[in-house]
Amino acid sequence: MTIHDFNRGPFPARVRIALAELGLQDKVRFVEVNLRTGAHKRPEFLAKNYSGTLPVLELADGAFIAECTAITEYLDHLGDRPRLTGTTARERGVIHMMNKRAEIEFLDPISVYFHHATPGLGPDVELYQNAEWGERMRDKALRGARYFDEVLSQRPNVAGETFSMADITVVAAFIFADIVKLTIPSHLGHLHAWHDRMSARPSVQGWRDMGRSDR
Ligand SMILES: N[C@@H](CCC(=O)N[C@@H](CS(=O)(=O)O)C(=O)NCC(=O)O)C(=O)O
Repeated sequence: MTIHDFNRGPFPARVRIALAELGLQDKVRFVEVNLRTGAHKRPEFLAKNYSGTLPVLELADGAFIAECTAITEYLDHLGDRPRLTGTTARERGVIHMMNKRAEIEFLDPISVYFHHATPGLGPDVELYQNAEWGERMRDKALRGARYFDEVLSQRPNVAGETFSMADITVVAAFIFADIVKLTIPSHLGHLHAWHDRMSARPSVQGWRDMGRSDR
């Protein structure tokens, strides 16, 4: 399998962390796509992913799977038993809901803030920006952080008792928050305690070095 990605990106981090959690990191090779030159918006890349985003998983038969959630679902079902997306109908439903909520309420708003209220990927890529909209999304992300702090005051992981794809998505929100220097308020103690636990996982510690030949 080939993964077209950007080795510092928060969304690629979601798939890299999933690969490590599933022990699949040696089954893939990475192809770096330089977002800062706009390579992901050119026809040859759009043919891989209409949405022009990373990561994209390329299968041996030439098929392309984009969208981090879809890629994680695919990877999680390569083994004998899913470990990140749930095994029972109830687990799968709750994990899907909390993963989507992590995108809608936390990770995606930070991404919009990055693209609209900061220089983002630079003028060659950010062809339209609306700083007010970006700031509103920043505020939405901070509301999302408060929500997940409340969730994590009631249970050890984002979607319940065990680690799942939904935890990885909230970890990616922290990665993006760090990139844009968005401070997650220190009084959100349950969220920060959870993040400290996540940060101790080898998959979270090692995602940046995955696929590097010099390591
Ligand atoms: N919904 C997509 C979003 C992916 C996404 O936004 N990826 C970023 C990569 S990174 O910023 O996380 O490195 C991207 O392609 N951004 C390029 C752009 O938005 O122009 C997913 O879940 O895969």
